[in-house]
Amino acid sequence: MTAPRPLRIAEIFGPTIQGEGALIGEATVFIRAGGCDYRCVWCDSLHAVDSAWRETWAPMTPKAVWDEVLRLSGGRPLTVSISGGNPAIQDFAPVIARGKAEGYRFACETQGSVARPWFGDLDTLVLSPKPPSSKETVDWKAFADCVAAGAGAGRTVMKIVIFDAADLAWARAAHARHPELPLYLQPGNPEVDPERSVDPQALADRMLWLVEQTTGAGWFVPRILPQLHVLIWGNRRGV
Ligand SMILES: C[S@@+](CC[C@H](N)C(=O)[O-])C[C@H]1O[C@@H](n2cnc3c(N)ncnc32)[C@H](O)[C@@H]1O
Ligand SMILES: Nc1nc2[nH]cc(C(=O)O)c2c(=O)[nH]1
Ligand code: SF4
Ligand SMILES: [Mg+2]
Repeated sequence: MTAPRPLRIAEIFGPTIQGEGALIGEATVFIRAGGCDYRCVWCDSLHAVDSAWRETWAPMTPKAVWDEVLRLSGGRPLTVSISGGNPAIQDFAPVIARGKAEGYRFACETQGSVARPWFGDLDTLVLSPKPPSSKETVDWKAFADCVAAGAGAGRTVMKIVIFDAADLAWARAAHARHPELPLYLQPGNPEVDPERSVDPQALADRMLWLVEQTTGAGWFVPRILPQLHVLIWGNRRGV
């Protein structure tokens, strides 16, 4: 029997709080997978996307990944969020199986370009299709496949980053395609260089603009949240 290919892991960190979307504020350990099939112009996690960072991604067995989550959490069950990069280009089923057996809960953040059977094992599947400002293009058939793969999950939600009016109009159309998915919007952070500090007032201004444009247009569907971790820690990695 050949050993399964190791996972490529950019970082495992926490416990911190989930800073975005449906699980905001919840104690979380993050597993950040290395590698992505997209390259959004405003990606805040390029160290897990750009192949220039490939040498920093550790090959780890599911057991080694799980041992690190156990170490960080002190063996006390919490929510583990699998993000990236796009974690769906790898097989996280063995990690999820181990963790669930020990009472941990699992969430996954993915753009919805690649469907995986293990989406159905998650407590929360966060699908984050990319609006025009990202310069990526959504394959809605692949996205629907992801929704279907997540049918067994506790819940599936949609989270969309908004930079401008075109993104907001696009988000309305995305919601019309998948009205069954609870919708979360978050303002985009234009300054993602970890060496540079964020401007909290500029982020608040973007949040205010988004709230006004959404409620002002009589669109009361989405929940609108800032990236809480960015307000607290700026662009620092590993938090
Ligand atoms: C870094 S991605 C990793 C998971 C997956 N590749 C995805 O995009 O959903 C995690 C979340 O961060 C969001 N994100 C990335 N860059 C951002 C930025 N500059 N401002 C706000 N949110 C951002 C993504 O849209 C996604 O919802
Ligand atoms: N605290 C915290 N919350 C997050 N929510 C989504 C994140 C991500 O990069 O996937 C993230 C992250 O990196 N840190
Ligand atoms: S899909 Fe996610 S990880 Fe990949 S480039 Fe876009 S924001 Fe970054
Ligand atoms: Mg992030």
